[in-house]
Amino acid sequence: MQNVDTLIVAAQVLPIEPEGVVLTDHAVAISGGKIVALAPAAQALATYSAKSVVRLDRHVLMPGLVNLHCHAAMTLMRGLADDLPLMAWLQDRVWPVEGKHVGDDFVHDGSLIAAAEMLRGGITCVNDMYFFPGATARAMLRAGMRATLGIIAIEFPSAYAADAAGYLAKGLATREAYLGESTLSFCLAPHAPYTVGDETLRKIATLAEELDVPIHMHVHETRDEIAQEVERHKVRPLWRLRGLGLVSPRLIAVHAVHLDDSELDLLAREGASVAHCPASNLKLASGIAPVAAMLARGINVGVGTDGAASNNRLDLFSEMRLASLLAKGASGEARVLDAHATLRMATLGGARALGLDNAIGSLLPGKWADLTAVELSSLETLPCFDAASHIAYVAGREHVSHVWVGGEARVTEGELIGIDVATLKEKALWWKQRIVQA
Ligand SMILES: CSC[C@H]1O[C@@H](n2cnc3c(O)ncnc32)[C@H](O)[C@@H]1O
Ligand SMILES: [Zn+2]
Repeated sequence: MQNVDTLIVAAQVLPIEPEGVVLTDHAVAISGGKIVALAPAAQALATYSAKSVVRLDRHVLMPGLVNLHCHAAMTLMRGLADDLPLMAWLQDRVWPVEGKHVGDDFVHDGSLIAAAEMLRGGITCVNDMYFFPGATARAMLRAGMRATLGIIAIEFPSAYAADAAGYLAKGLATREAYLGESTLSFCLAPHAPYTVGDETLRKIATLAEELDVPIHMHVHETRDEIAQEVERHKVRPLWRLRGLGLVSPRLIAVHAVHLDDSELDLLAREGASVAHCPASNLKLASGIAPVAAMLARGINVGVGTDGAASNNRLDLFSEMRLASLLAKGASGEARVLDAHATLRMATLGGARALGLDNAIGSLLPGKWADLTAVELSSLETLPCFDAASHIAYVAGREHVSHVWVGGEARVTEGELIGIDVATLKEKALWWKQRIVQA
C-alpha cells in the first residue's frame, strides 16, 4: 500500500482532460497538496492507504472553477451603482466611492468577503485586479484561496499610488514580498486602453517579458469607449495595444465584447486569451461577446464574474449557464459551447490564460488538488444522464458541497472551513455605514 494524505471517492468525476470524459466510481489520491492518481475506486482503495478517506456517493467531483476576472474588494460596493452604463457607472458612482474609501483595510475586508463567497461557490482560483493588491494577497492567504494578483497601472492618483510609475513600483514590491507563496502569483494589470498611456503600456509589455507573467486588461468593453479612443488615437484600441507590444499569448483581454473579424483574427494569431464576463456585460448593457467566433478561431476563453458592483454575484455556475445560452442564442447555433466545453472554459480555459495549466484546471496527476464537489441528489438534479450537463445547465452554487485548494479542505458539507462568516457580515455592515455616512 502507498501512503497518501487523502483519498476522495466520488460517484462521478469530470477530469476535464481528456476532453468530454465522465468517470463513474473513481477516486482521487492526494499527497503534499497534489493529485497523485485518478483511478477506479476499487483499485485506488486497494492501492492507497490514506489518512483521510472522503466518500462522495451522490456527487460529481471536478477541478475547482477559475474566475478569470474579478475585483474582489468590490463586494463592499455591491448594489451601490446599479442600472448604469459603464462610463456613468465608473465616473459618477464607482470612482468617487473608491476615491473616498479604498485603502488597505477596505481592500482586505472586501476581498475576504469575496474569497468566502467564491470558495463557497466552488471557485478555487481568482485573477484579481484592484488597488492595494497586498491587502488582497493577505485576504486570499487567510481564506486559503489561490489567486493571481494584478500589479495594476492607471494614470490617475489614488490612496494607493500617485502615478503609473508609483503603481508599478508598489505592485512589483508586493510581488517580491509574496514570491514564496505557492497559492499566489502575479500578473501585470493595466486598467484599460482609455486610462493608461503609451509610455506605461510599453513599459508593461517589457516587464511582462522580464517577469514572465500575463497581462490582464479591460479591452473593447463598450462601443462608446472604442469610439472615444479612435477619436484620440486614430486607431482602434486593440490595434494600438498591438503596436505597443501587448497583444501576445500573455494578454488576457477582459470583456472583448466588440471585436471585428480582423481583431478576432489578431487575437487568434497572437495566441491571446479572452476573459468572458457575460453577466457584467449584460448588466452594464455593454453587449454580448462573440464567443462562438472566438472558439471557431481557436482563441482560448476563460470565464470571469467581474466585480460584485457590476454583476452583482461572484458565481461561476450562473456565468457558465449564461455563457452557454448566450453563445447559442447569439450565434443561432445550438451546438456551440456545449456543457463539456463550457465547463472546460471555466476551469482549464482560465488556468491556461493565467499560465497555470500545468498546475491547475484539470485532474491530471502532478497538478494541485484544487477540487470542487457538487451534490447531485436533489429533486432538481435527478435523474442525471450527464454530469457535465447538470453542472452547466442545472446546478447552482448552492449545490457545492466540498472544496479543496492544494489538498486543503476549504468547504465541507457546504460549510466554509476556517472563515468566520459572522465576523465578515459585521464587516460588510460596518463598511456600509462608512460609505452611506460619507
Ligand atoms: C485599477 S483597479 C481596477 C479598477 O477597475 C474598475 N472596474 C471594475 N469593473 C470594471 C469594468 O467592467 N470596466 C472597467 N473598469 C472596471 C474598478 O472600479 C477599479 O477602479
Ligand atoms: Zn473588470
